[in-house]
Order: sequence, then C-alpha cells, then structure tokens
Amino acid sequence: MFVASRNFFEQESIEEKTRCRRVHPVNSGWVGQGVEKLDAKESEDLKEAFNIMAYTEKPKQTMPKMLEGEVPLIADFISACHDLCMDLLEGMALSLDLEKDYFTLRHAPSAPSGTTLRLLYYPSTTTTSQALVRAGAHSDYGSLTLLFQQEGSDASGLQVLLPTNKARGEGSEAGEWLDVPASPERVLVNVGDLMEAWTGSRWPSTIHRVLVPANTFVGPRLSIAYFLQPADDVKLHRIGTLAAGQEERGGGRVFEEGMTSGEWLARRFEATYRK
Ligand SMILES: O=C(O)CCC(=O)C(=O)O
Ligand SMILES: [Fe+2]
Repeated sequence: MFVASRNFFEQESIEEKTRCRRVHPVNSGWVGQGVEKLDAKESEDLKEAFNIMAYTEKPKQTMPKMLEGEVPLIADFISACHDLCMDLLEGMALSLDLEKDYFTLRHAPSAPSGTTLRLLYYPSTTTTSQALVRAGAHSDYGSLTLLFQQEGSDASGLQVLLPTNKARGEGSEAGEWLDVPASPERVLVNVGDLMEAWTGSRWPSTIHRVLVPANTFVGPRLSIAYFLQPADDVKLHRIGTLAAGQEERGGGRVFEEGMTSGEWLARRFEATYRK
C-alpha cells in the first residue's frame, strides 16, 4: 500500500490529481497542500492526501491513473481494516454490557457511510529553530480510526495527547504528548468523537498531531488512516448516561439525541475545510 501511495503522490501529474480532487462537501478525492487545517489555532497542514470512500469491489469515485491498477489491492486493504475494526467493536460492546453485535450491526460495510481510507503524504522538509506542525492537534470524527505509519519514515513525529487535560479547547499543552513510533507491526487505534459522544464520554477521543522537531531535516512521511463511521442512517442514541461530573465533549460538538451518523459527520467537516 505504501509503495502505491508514494507512487501516486510523487509521480502522478498535477492535472490528474486535480481531475480527482475533493470537491466540498463530498469528502472523497485528492486534497492538495495547505487546504486542510486540523487545528484551527495553527496554520494550514503541510500535507497532501487522497481520500478513498470505502468500497468492496468497485471504487465509488474517479480514481487517478496511477491508482487504477491498485483497485483490488485497496479493496483487500479496506476489507482487512473493516474486519479488524469489527473485532474491536465486538469487544467494546461486550465491555459496555451490550449485545456483542450492537456496534457491528451499525457499521454494515454494504450500507452507505462516511467510512474512508485516506492516504497521506508529507513532503520532506527542514526546520529552523522552530518545530513545524505537519498536522495540527485534533481528534478524528467517527467511531474508530486505524492509523498505519510507513516504517522508516524518519522522525515519525506522530504524537498522542495523554488524557490529562480537563477541558478540550483550553490548550493542548495542558497534557503530555507521547511519541508513537512507526513500525510495521504496529497500528494505532484512535477513538473518534462520535464514539465519545455515543458513549457519554466513557471513551474520550484521542487527540493527536504530527510534529517535526526544531533544527531537523526529515524525509517524506507516509501514513494511511482508516476512518470508520457508522452507516449514514444510523440514529445515535446515547449508551448509558453521562456520569456525574463528566463533561459533555464529543470533540466540542453538540450531540443531539437521535441525530444520524451522516448528520454528525457533515457537521464535523464544516470546521476543517476552508470554504
Ligand atoms: O499522518 C498521520 O499519521 C496523522 C493523520 C491524521 O491524524 C488524520 O488525517 O486525521
Ligand atoms: Fe487524525
């Protein structure tokens, strides 16, 4: 997957990338550098991305020439990611005393959903006396995210915030950042904002970012994220109640009882992309 991804980012023509670009409000397609801003307080992220709407056989979007031959490989990868997520969701449901299939039934791969495989590419860069933010601090929007980092991406730079800060939005510096080294045996599983809201903040979403330290040269970074989202028409009813003293978070977005997964996702995208 990383070879296919790198070929696309480094060798595909700009015309072809542009032909397949993401056009708001649809999330699939190519996103050029400086378009996305994951942390509203920072400048635009230094990355390029290609968003692939989850599919089983045929892509649901225009594929660039350099990825056309990779359609079966990508389908297999999506399917493996889905299976891993379903295993995790079964365990998570059981731990909440729910039916084992409570979450998996709501993530049927055949139903339309916002589930997306995202290829990411950060060009090589040199920093001066200041650290550089490759991707601003944020939490993901959906249920779960699987994050893969290419081995050997030097100074991987991925960090997760240990959940010690009390209120979201009062400054990420309040907590401690933990490095997540790149390794082929490792996949990072992040809880997303939707899951946090769904479970009454029982499982807070993971805040993460990608940083290049000061006075460093780093080569390109490649990562792949699988963003799992419930089917669009799934109505979200809070599981359990908000524990006493627990804050309503959900990534700072208001959770409305009975709203659908599709509505949740549409609201979250509004904040990330400039109009
Ligand atoms: O490149 C990475 O590892 C982080 C990407 C990410 O967090 C995102 O796109 O949501
Ligand atoms: Fe993320």
